Amino acid sequence: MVVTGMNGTCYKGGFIVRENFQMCDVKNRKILDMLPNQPPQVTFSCNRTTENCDFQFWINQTESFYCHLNGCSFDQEITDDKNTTIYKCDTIKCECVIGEMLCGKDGSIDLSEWLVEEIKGPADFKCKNTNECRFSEPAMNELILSVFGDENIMLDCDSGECLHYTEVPGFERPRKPKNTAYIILSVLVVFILVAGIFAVIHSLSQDRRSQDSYGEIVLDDETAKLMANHTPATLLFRNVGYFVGEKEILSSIHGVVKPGQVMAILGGSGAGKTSFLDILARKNKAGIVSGDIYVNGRAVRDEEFKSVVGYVDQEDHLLPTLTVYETILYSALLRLPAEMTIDAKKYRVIETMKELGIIDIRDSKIGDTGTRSISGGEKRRVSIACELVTSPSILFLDEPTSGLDAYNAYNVVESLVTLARDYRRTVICTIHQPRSNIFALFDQLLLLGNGHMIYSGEASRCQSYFESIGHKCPPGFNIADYLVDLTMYAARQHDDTNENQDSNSNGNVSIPGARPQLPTRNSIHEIQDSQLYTPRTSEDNVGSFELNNRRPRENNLPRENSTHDINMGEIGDNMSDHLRMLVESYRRSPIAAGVTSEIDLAINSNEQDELVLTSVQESLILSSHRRASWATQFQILSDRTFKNLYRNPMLMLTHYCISIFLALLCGALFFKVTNDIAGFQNRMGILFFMCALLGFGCLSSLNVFAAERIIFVKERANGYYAPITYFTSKVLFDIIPLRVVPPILMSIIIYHMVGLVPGLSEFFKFLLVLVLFNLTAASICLCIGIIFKEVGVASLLSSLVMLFSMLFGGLLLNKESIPGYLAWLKNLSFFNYAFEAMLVNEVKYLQLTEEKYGLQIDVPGATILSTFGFDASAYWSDVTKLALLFMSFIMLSFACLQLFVKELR
Ligand SMILES: Nc1ncnc2c1ncn2[C@@H]1O[C@H](COP(=O)(O)OP(=O)(O)OP(=O)(O)O)[C@@H](O)[C@H]1O
Repeated sequence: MVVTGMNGTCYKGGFIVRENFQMCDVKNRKILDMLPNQPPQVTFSCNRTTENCDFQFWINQTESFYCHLNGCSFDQEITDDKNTTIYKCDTIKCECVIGEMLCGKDGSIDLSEWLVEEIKGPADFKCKNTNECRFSEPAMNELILSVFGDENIMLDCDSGECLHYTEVPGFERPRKPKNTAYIILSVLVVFILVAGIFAVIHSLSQDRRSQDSYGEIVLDDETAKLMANHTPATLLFRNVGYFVGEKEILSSIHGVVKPGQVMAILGGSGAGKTSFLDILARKNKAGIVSGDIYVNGRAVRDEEFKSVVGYVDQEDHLLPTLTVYETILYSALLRLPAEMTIDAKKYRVIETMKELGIIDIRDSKIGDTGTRSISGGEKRRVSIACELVTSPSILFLDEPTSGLDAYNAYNVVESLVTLARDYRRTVICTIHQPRSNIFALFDQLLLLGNGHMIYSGEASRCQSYFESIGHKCPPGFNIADYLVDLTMYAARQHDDTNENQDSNSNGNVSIPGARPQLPTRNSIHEIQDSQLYTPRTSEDNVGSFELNNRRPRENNLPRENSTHDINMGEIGDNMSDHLRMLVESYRRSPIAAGVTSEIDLAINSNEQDELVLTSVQESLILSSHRRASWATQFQILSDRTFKNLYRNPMLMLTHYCISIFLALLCGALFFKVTNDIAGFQNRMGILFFMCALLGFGCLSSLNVFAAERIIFVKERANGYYAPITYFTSKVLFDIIPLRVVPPILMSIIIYHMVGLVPGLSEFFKFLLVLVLFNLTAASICLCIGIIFKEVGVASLLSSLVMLFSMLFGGLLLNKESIPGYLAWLKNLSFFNYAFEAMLVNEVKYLQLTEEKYGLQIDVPGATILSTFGFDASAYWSDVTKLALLFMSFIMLSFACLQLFVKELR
């Protein structure tokens, strides 16, 4: 018998398989006449294993006699129009049921003795077309013939045997459909798909130049409007200080820069130029900033301030795959007023390129380390152009001329000066030892020495000022070089003093009787420095470089300045006497007094104005234009990301090639899986391997963001776009080509080669799971890549996440056998959901047959699934969980990007 629900069926074909039963009505007419209203019936059952049959004769549903037949054989003859079954038994033994009809009931005939003594066999039970049967036994036939005129007992039977449907005689196991055509078709589809993708990419990369033709545009009006339409900004700062931990980086810096002016921040390496520029530009600093910064005499909110300034970093962070023109154009498209037409923006880009002398390299790619690209100086100019193109009210530049030759350095500074003077912009830049012709272009100078302000005021007055305090620039010297060297020398005195003190305390120098040391190259240098940078009166011969070892004179501070003493904070102890002297001299100078009173005046006059300002006017202190909407930002960034992707096709190509190659390899290895236990193992193997392959392939997601992290941070800080638009474009253009296409390619090839369950809906359900799985794995890697800046840490963590997820996937560890207190871990495994869903889709309705010792054991796929701890009804719930995981990690990635990936300098 077959257990209920296990595909049992009632076989009525009449031929015995194991044990069958027949229920027959007797048809002999005379017998029926003799027994009116008492229908005679026969039951006949046989057992193939024991080769026995039982014959029972019933009248009016009461058993009259029964026979037991032994040594039976069973046969079947099938012709075109007949199906005959013949059961033949060697012996038969019958007995009456005493007191029943035919056995003496109510004086009726009694066959008891005759049955026992005469009925010996052989007997046979023969049926034609299932129900036309007859039972024959020689003695019984003789009796029937003599009494009723028939040759034997004629019967009309219904037979039945409970079997598994596969045991029904004539059942043939369905053959797996031949799918060679599908295999060829699927491989062809994949190749056409990939060729199509690359053809599109190739054509896109070919026609960019013609689309971006820019020679003809003349839209002066709009550009002129852009340049004119802004509020000129005077930047005032006082008492600006900066501490990192205990270390004082900047101390009490003051100054004023007006619209139309260029301020140069000068100083030696480590003097604090970049730190100060960052503070002025309101960058997020790691340390503690103090002091006041005003725009037009008013304190302005950060957001308002940042919307009207531009900042050019010391290092260039540009997308290597874009051309010079595209890089500047994207900056313009994202940051120029939304009202401006695209053509006007392009025109502005070209103008800027011409100003900076990079028009000739407009079609060159920015390039990366190791690939031939534009030079470092050209990159510098592209970075400047990205900011200059937006023509901000205040422009900050950190070392804009580093890496440039003298000619180009001059051009760059000249274009900054033009921007400032002609369009009333405020420009502030740090600079390393500018040539004298460049120095002459600056309006304001801020000289820093070891974080202290040595000079802040008009650049043209600095030479006479330093002369007045005994530091006359020797004839023929570049004043900028002289001043920087002076600050370095003054700052070094402090270190030397400390060192000497240290060495004296160690007893290394003043050893009595030791030979005096010969002057070395260093000592010659020191003597020269002391001659050049030691304060002296005007009568001293500052121009001659004799090696006469003169000691610094400290008593020649400009006494006349003392009347201008102003409070600019405490001067720290941590500086040399020389540096202290320079700082003190400046503080007492009329220049410093002028700067301070200018600041005070601006602030005070604004305090007066504030009383009459309405809130509407207040927001117009700095007019900033409306920038590109989120939708436009998304469009521009998508275009840029897509360009970046197809210009650097290696990653995409590798993903596609690996997918196709491995799909073909797996297809060959698992070619046409069988419907047995080994086939089940192979199904599990291929599904699990595909998950593992795609899962680990997603580790490349880590690099997708890591490579651009610094660019994103800088662009975000410079207000190029909202993080949401960057994130969305990045996710879309990374995810569709790299995370959706490869599993589709793999599936198309593998599905038919391996011979997974046929059917269009099954194929699409399989594809859905695989794509969702890949998206989930990629989103997890993206999230880790965003949280952890170090690629090594991120890739280690991602690999561990993959491995642990695999462990709970259901193949390596039986889910039922996980200890209860750890069972929740499987709920975190995205491998678990994907693997279960794919397996359920594949084997839920599959009948597996295992042939052992000549026996065919049928195992339903659902049974094996439950043995492995899978839930055969979990397909859609698994798909939902995968989708939820994907969405959750995408949202978490964005939250982390928004909260943590910020500039902190
Ligand atoms: N976050 C920080 N943590 C510790 N020290 C810092 C930090 N930022 C700046 N400094 C220190 O402050 C000093 C000034 O640095 P800064 O980069 O501003 O100098 P710089 O004048 O721009 O130098 P360079 O011309 O070489 O770029 C340096 O000694 C630097 O080490």
